[in-house]
Amino acid sequence: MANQQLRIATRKSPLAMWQAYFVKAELEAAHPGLEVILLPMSTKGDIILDTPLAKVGGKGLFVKELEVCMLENTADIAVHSMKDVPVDFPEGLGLEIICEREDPRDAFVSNTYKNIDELPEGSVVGTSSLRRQCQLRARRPDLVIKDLRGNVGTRLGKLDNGDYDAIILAAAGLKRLELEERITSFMSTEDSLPANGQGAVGIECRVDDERVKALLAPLEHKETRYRVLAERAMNTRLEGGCQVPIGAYAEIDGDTLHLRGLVGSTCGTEIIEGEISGPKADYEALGIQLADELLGRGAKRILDEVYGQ
Ligand SMILES: NCc1[nH]cc(CCC(=O)O)c1CC(=O)O
Repeated sequence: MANQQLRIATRKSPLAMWQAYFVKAELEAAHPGLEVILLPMSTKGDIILDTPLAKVGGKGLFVKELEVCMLENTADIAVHSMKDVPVDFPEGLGLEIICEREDPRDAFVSNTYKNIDELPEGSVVGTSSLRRQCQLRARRPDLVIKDLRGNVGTRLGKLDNGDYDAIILAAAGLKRLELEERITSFMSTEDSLPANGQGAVGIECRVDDERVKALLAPLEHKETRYRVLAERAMNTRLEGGCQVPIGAYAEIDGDTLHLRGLVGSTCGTEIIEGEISGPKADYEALGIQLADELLGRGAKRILDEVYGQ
């Protein structure tokens, strides 16, 4: 058989490039003779960096250009951080593969203080994630939360400049970029419930492309799929755009899946939390059931307020 090629459309950020190179290496190891090519490109989301994400239209901005390439057949796959993948896919595209999850935790990064509890009153903490903001505020109402945008390296630079006393980032991103030594302390998944999909990489492709799907198959990690899809099912049921603080995190123990979820008001004055367990094969139903429970306990009111209904 002639040597095959596979083209990856990717954002140019260091994290996106790392993820694309990771998938390239995995694919080339699984298929000797396969040549994987990276096609780096800028997306709208990369360009509009000075406006809070929730205001410029959300996560879709980071993937549209990549999806157009796949639909026009100038690229075969796109590699995503699962937490950045929108719920809906354009007709003809789908999320084919979820790779093994890495560290799902948030990381506390500071040049002065060891952890959140050590921060003096009124300290300035950087994060643009409403989920992180809400959980921080609930625990430490005195902290001043300041917006923090840009690539991981940019964010660390702003901390080092003295713009913040501490910042919160995903541990997985720092580890991938070999910046693990910058992590001052890990926040447990109890202290900071992660975003759905955090720490997992997913691969999108054309749903009818059997050649590409066969090449991707060895990268699938079943357990991660159950966990991440349970988290996403909860998020989808809540119709959670990125304007509402939502956390979702699933773990698997034998055949049982445990899912925890939270919905908060943006100011952190109110947090509605819940959990559910059941057979892992029912991952989607469990996510929906937990979402419904949270909605019934007040999440609906919070969501309605945010979306003005
Ligand atoms: N929102 C950007 C983003 N998307 C994925 C990661 C980290 C890697 C991951 O969660 O898989 C990050 C950086 C961060 O949140 O600090």
